[in-house]
Amino acid sequence: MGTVPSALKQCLSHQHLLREPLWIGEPPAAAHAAQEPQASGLPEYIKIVEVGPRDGLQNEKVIVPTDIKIELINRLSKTGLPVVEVTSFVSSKWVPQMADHKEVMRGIERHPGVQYPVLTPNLQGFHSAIAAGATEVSVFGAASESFSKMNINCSIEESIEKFEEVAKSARNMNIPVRGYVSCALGCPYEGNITPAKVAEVSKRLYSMGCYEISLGDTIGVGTPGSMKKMLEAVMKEIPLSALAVHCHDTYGQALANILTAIQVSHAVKCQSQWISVPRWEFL
Ligand SMILES: CC(C)(COP(=O)([O-])OP(=O)([O-])OC[C@H]1O[C@@H](n2cnc3c(N)ncnc32)[C@H](O)[C@@H]1OP(=O)([O-])[O-])[C@@H](O)C(=O)NCCC(=O)NCCSC(=O)C[C@@](C)(O)CC(=O)[O-]
Repeated sequence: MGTVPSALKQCLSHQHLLREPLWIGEPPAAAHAAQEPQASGLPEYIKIVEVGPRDGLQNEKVIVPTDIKIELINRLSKTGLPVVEVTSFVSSKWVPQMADHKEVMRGIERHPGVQYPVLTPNLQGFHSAIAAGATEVSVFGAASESFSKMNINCSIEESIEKFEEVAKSARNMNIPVRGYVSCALGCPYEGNITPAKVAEVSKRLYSMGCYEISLGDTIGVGTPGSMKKMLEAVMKEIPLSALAVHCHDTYGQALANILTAIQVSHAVKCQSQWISVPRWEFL
């Protein structure tokens, strides 16, 4: 748990998680009524999408050598993780840390049962990724206009057009597409982002064929309260089985926010009897 404050570590200790239904506010009525194992307020299985080789290393000041990246991905592949996000096919002028995407794709060992998605912001990135051997891609949008412009140099509307092109080509090639929505709990330029905007962008990504929507707390400003409100809005538009959260730990809130997301989604699942498995990322 690295730099997580000790109070939070204690709150999230294994025993505590198993014994205590740690509710933020009132749980839905069905959660009260549910029997074991649902009574813990937690699902039996959580899918973890490991994003360190991409989201972690893209922010390193020193560029990590390609062979070290490959070794990291190979080791992660052996841990039982179902998904390891490998790299991104973006401009090396913008993100020099990911400039070795082709070499990394070529160098990694692919383990059966592990998916290796890569980020592709547009058709150019998609074609390069496929040529390098990618079998799953992710498009990455934002719920904030300013962040979209700063990150991928286009408006939300323009980004959706680019993602639709990617999704169409991917569909023709049977390549699964995942969708990110950055700034789901706040933007470095605009501050608060409304849950309605997050839900709107999520719905557009889902409608174009993204099989999973990952809601990013890009700058880690979310709280359990804002996570709950945002998820409630998004869950009105997208099936729970297609939702993931991606929580940065900038202010030490990632684990608390993930726990909230798990509880909220699990309660909804118990209520609706959906057979679904939420996904959670932690960075
Ligand atoms: C999106 C672009 C590429 C648009 O870049 P652009 O400059 O607007 O693109 P353009 O279409 O005007 O083309 C200009 C140049 O970029 C090239 N280009 C065009 N597309 C590509 C491509 N796919 N790969 C490589 N090169 C590309 C293109 O070939 C051309 O090259 P030039 O002729 O000038 O030599 C650029 O803005 C970019 O690379 N941005 C970086 C985005 C990025 O990687 N951000 C970090 C990841 S997102 C994130 O971290 C959030 C997330 C996912 O983790 C979730 C969360 O935390 O919330």
